[in-house]
Amino acid sequence: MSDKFKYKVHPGKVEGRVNLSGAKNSVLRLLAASLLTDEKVVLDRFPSSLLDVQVHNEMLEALGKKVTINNKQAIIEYKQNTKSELIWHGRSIRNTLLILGALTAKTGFGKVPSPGGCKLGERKYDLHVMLLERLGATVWEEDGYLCAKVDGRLKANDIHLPMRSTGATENAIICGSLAEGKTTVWNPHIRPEIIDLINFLKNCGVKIEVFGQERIEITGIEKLTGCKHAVLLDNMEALTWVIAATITGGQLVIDNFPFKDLEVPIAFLKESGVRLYRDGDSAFVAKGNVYPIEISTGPYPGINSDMQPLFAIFGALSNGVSKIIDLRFPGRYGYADELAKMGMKFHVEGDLLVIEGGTKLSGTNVNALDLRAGIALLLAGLIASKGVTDIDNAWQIERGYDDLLSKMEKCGVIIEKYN
Ligand SMILES: CC(=O)N[C@H]1[C@@H](OP(=O)(O)OP(=O)(O)OC[C@H]2O[C@@H](n3ccc(=O)[nH]c3=O)[C@H](O)[C@@H]2O)O[C@H](CO)[C@@H](O)[C@@H]1O
Ligand SMILES: C=C(OP(=O)(O)O)C(=O)O
Repeated sequence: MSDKFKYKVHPGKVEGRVNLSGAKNSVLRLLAASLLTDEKVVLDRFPSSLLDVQVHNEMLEALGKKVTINNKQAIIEYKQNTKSELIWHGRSIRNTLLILGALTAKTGFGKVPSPGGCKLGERKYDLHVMLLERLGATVWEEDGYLCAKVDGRLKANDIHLPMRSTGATENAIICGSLAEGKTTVWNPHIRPEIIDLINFLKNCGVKIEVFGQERIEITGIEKLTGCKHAVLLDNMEALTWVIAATITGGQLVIDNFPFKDLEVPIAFLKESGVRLYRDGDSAFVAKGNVYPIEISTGPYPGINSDMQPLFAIFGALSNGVSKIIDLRFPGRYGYADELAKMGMKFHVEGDLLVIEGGTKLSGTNVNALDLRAGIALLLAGLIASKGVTDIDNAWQIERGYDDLLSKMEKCGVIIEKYN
């Protein structure tokens, strides 16, 4: 099936038991970091069905790696010397910024397609350029490609991030791993996906020390070894299941629930009626309530920008006014226009999204503008009081949700995929 497929969502209750996959926002970083070594990298809990992962695997192959997938394990091996230029005619991903960092660190030169990813308003990459320059590289753009070059190895330096950028923190860590000397990243974004990247690189022999939200120190080495690593469990997926079960009135067990990674979002949801209990490593979502929410997004441990469309569905269902402000990607509310086609009432005041909840949602034809917009529409389709919901551009959802339809089916919900 091409990337042009749609989803037909039938209303239903999400209940039973579900297992989480490896996280998109972690595995992509690990795949980029695998370019730093010629030795074998084995990634367990590999979310192989993700479309962004499939694009990334092809990019690695184009750069000279051999990628073998066995069910939920990926083996990335040396096939030939890593190429420096990623000539690419397909869809790009945000991760090309990290591929650029890894190629420059490993080969002294990198050329990658301009970054893709969700269209969330302005997504600058000036911090990525700044950090490469701080490490001694020259960076330029040519014909839709981003290039960087350094004489010899990157040279360690202090990197001051003016904001807690996820991608810039990750790129600085990746580049610092092969740089000469000790790189210090000030004001980094410390979040579970970044700790996962750090653990991976430590397993490959790099010395990295984390001093809380103040700084990260990376002592570069000349050669990384390979390693075997299990990808971080997807906390976005975990939150999606909690909200799916609650709004549909189902009871759900979520195994290996990342309680620690989701403390703040779960605290907000519990205050708004979610009933979530811990049973060992599993979470049990009981029948709960849905009360209005008021949230703002921000760096970890706060509510991630990616989560806010899920909170919006919660607000849409509750009786009352809910308010969302996205401080990471101001105005990331395109999905609200699509939800309005299903009956949600909202308005935007400056950077604030105001949802007047409690109106009945009806199934109709809607468009997944990006990944999290798409999953919000899917959840809306599950609670639509009449009709089915047809989602155009459903491929956006499969960029980030591994085996979603089969998991939904096991939880009693039918979503058809068609061209
Ligand atoms: C693949 C992945 O993990 N993507 C996540 C990553 O995106 P991403 O790494 O792109 O997001 P950043 O944390 O870097 O962005 C945070 C803010 O910094 C700004 N900025 C960023 C880089 C830069 O060079 N200049 C600049 O001004 C951005 O426009 C944004 O306003 O973190 C975001 C939240 O932090 C999440 O929503 C994305 O899902
Ligand atoms: C915004 C996202 O991803 P990306 O940075 O890959 O576009 C996301 O995962 O919601």
